[in-house]
Amino acid sequence: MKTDISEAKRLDEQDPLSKYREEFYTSSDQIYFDGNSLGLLSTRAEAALHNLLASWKQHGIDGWTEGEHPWFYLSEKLGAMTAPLIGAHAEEVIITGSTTTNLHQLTASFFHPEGKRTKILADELNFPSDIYALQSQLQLKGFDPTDHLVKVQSTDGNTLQTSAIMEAMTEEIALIILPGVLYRSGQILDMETITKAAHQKGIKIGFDLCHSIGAIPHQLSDWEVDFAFWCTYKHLNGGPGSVGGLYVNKKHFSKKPGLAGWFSSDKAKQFDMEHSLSPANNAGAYQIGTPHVLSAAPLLGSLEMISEIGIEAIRGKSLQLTAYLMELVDKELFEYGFTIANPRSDSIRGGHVYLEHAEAARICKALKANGVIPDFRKPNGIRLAPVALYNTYTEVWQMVQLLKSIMKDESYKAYENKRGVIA
Ligand SMILES: Cc1ncc(COP(=O)(O)O)c(C=O)c1O
Ligand SMILES: Nc1ccccc1C(=O)C[C@H](N)C(=O)O
Repeated sequence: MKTDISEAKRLDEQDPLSKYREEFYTSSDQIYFDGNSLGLLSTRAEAALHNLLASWKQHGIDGWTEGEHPWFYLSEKLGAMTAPLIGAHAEEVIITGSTTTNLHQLTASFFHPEGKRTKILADELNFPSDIYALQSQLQLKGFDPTDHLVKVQSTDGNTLQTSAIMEAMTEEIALIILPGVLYRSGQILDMETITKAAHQKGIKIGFDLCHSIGAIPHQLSDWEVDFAFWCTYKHLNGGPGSVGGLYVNKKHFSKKPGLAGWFSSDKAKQFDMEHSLSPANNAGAYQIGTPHVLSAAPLLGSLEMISEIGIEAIRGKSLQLTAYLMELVDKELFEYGFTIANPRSDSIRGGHVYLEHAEAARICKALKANGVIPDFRKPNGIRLAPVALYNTYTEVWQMVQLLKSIMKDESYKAYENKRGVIA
């Protein structure tokens, strides 16, 4: 592969998704590689939000049942739009809550400690919010999280071995929660194999799809995953704090939600105002209260775009972008002490590249000062997400050139090697 800009230009010219970049608010003096933390705004998402605001203006209370997108059915509609991204049936998916509140709901619903089976299995690399939620769920049931939350250990600090996960599935484990894609290294876990092993041992399993949904295809129904949950502000471009989502396999539909509220109800009965709940016979049963309509609205536009393109095409370009980035790092930055710490293989590499460097925090600051937006993750990682919908190969090339010059002239040394508030 050539390392000059002509190769990047050639790849951009051949890119079948290049036209979608025009639908996003990008800036000519900025290269945004942080779509794995917060995706960019598209004009479709913006229009969808304005549209729902207009329905409030026009219909007032009747907006719940009237207008183009009646609010009463919006969570189900967005769930159906999301289902193909994760290989689920429409009724198995609902857009509701947030990653962490959905994890609380699903743990409250699926963690049934009995006899010797009283522990939850997670991993030592997961995002802290998931761990906090599991600790508090254990405490609520009277268990001490220090011995009841078992964490699969990583041998290299970045990835998890399927064999280690399987070995940790003892007779004491009642529930497993793992990420689909790890937030730092971007490793994709073998969700199918892990689910099969869990079920063989009588353990229920759920996945956090924050970093995988919209980045890679899933087949949750075929894999018989019990449940999953995610945010929509990363690869689904729903905006800061956009409403999260969850999936529950239909074999569990007859169950009552652990945390009930009137939006858990069968919609036909909800306004009967009875004091005994008749839960919806679909994933909607795991909703609690009134949907956050305006924070879900942008998803109507962004999911429409993603459905139009299809997750396979998104994954195809994403793999090419990250492969190109890694190849340039290998060839252009080998003398500057970077380690590519994400898995290299296509089958287990998620949507972002993770570079490790002892000076990562201040290298990120130097990149930002020069118009490139990565993010820093403790202890020494630089995450770079070239996103299929709006990033270009030329941007990847430019970013690597900038990184090279920052390293060569040591301009990163002008900054303190400490993280900022967020990254
Ligand atoms: C894996 C993972 N879980 C949970 C969260 C956060 O959850 P919430 O959307 O509830 O803030 C994030 C990112 O913020 C994440 O990356
Ligand atoms: N929700 C946020 C709010 C503020 C700043 C960042 C986030 C993130 O989502 C971080 C992301 N989960 C991560 O993988 O680092």
